[in-house]
Amino acid sequence: VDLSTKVAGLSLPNLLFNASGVCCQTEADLKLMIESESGSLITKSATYEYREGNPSPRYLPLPSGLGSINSMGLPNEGYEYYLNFAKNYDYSSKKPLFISLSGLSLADNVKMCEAFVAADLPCVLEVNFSCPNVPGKPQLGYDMEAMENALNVLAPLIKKPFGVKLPPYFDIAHFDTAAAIFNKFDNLVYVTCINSVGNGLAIDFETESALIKPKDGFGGLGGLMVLNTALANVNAFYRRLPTKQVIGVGGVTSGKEVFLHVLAGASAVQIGTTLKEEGPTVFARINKELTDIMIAKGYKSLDEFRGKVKTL
Ligand SMILES: C=Cc1c(C(=O)O)[nH]c(=O)[nH]c1=O
Repeated sequence: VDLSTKVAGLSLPNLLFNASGVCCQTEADLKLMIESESGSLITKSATYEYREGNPSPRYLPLPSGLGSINSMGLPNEGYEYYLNFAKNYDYSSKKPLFISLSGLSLADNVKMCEAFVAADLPCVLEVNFSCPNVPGKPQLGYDMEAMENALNVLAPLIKKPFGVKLPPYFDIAHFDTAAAIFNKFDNLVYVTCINSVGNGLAIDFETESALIKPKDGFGGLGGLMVLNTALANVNAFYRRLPTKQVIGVGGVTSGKEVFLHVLAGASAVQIGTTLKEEGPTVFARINKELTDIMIAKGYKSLDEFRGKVKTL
């Protein structure tokens, strides 16, 4: 079976890669991604300056085994680190490189995009509108007017095909409004759904304490428990963005959830919590599981079932 796919005009040998933020902050992390069986890789969202991020504990898998909670606080090496990585990347390799940018202001996003545009590299830029963990910084993804204003500035500046990372939406009117905005920008060629489900609270029964330190224990939720919200967001935007693609992320623990993301409309699928907990060998495991599922169901390529979820 053929697990290859195309995103933003680039060919991925298989549809799997890391969720931004996991296994991608340092060159050592990114090297592990390059050496893994992933089909691509994306960097940790970059800010203009280096950031330490929030105090630890700031990430934990949940005792239930159903997911994770994180309030990392955008720790990253600063955008020039990732620009340098992108300048030195081997673009003759079979894995395309995606770069995530999450400026703390539109001005910072402009400065970072200008630097990447000036470098004129084959990597794909992704603007993150959905970091839920920077105290005092509301998510742009939940401010439709601000998101449109940002795209009015960034889309013409980036010029080449680019993507955006979105928070989960929960109201049909929000899918409609957000999609109407995205359809105004021809070079916005894909959306990545979903970022973590913002500001959950994990409490330990024995200690009667929040699990993580930042923000009184409030943090983004990931893992199996967000699968059905992720599938809904993938399918909602797949239906509303006929000329664009959707990258699915959220709840992938096995080939089965990858299959469901593709059925919902995903062109590629990212792994976060399960990659964090299992390590980069997860890509070989899940590629094999998806292959076995496709053989069992008689599918030879992803195109045969992408977006083909049935309704009753
Ligand atoms: C970029 C910051 C993000 C973070 C973070 O660095 O806290 N966590 C997430 O779950 N999603 C994000 O987008």
